[in-house]
Amino acid sequence: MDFDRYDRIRAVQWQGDHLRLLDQRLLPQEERWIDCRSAADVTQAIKDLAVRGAPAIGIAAAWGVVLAAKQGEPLESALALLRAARPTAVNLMWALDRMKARITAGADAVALEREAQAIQDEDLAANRHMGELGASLIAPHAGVLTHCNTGSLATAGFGTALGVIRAGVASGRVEQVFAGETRPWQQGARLTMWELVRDGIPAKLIADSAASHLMRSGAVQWVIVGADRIAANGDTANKIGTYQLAIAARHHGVKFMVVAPSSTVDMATASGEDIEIELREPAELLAVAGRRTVVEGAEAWNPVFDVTPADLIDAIVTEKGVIERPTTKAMQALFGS
Ligand SMILES: CSC[C@@H](O)[C@@H](O)C(=O)COP(=O)(O)O
Repeated sequence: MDFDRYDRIRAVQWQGDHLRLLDQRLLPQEERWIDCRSAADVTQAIKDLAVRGAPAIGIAAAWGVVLAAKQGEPLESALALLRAARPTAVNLMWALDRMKARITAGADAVALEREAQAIQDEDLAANRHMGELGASLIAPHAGVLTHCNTGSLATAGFGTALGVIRAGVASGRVEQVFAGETRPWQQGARLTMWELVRDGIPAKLIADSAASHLMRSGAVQWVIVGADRIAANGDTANKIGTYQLAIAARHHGVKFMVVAPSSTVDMATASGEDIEIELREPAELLAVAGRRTVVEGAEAWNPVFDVTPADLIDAIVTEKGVIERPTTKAMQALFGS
């Protein structure tokens, strides 16, 4: 596949002595970059969603460890600080464990820099491979619905679910893309539509609440999403709203695909019951674009992920292979226990 046909957005860029992040809170209105010079800067950028998406969070955190090493900061406290930035995406813990193993083995700042670069490069390669694996499951001329943003912005490049969509468009299997807005942060409206329009991919935004109506119309054959953590039995945590899409998909005979690198698989977590779901500030729901829209005194509940049970998932696509109708046994066969 000709990967160069697609936008080469690189939202996480190592500059040799600092980390540049494309501020995802401001897109698509403004393309502003943030310079991180310490592990604390990177931690803040992850907490504030300036950098977001499970793989991108892990990559940024690895560079945060490199910054700490270069500045002679205590590495144990840098690891702890970064680890606590967000709870649900296991790629964060996975990347930090990988950096920690190198530290324990006596790696210096140069060796840590090489490790962070390897984490970033491997993610891009995984995404390209998953794109082809996932697209091969889709029959020609399909319509697909995606949720949140899983593209170049959320990864080292190309994307997970959006990578499958890109590969599907390139191979003529995907004809029309629908993207849900993804309230309250609007990752679908602000970020996925930005990526799709830049690529010239036929895409229509829908309100999150239009998904079942869309499925009933027959316009989509697949729902394709990413993941923040996949438990050992295949239960999958992803952006809030994913679970209701999976229920609606099964009801309407629409297939449901999860696309994620093996760094998102957490075989130490038996099922979705054990995944911590991040709760964010009610204020994120009570305002739109910084402007209060709900009466003063109103309360809100703002979980930002949910868990889709494995039995609602038709395929989990990773760079190691595809699991159809996931079970613990099939997961163990591919990822070990
Ligand atoms: C390739 S990104 C996969 C997931 O991380 C994505 O679907 C998602 O839920 C992102 O949530 P976010 O809160 O924007 O970090």
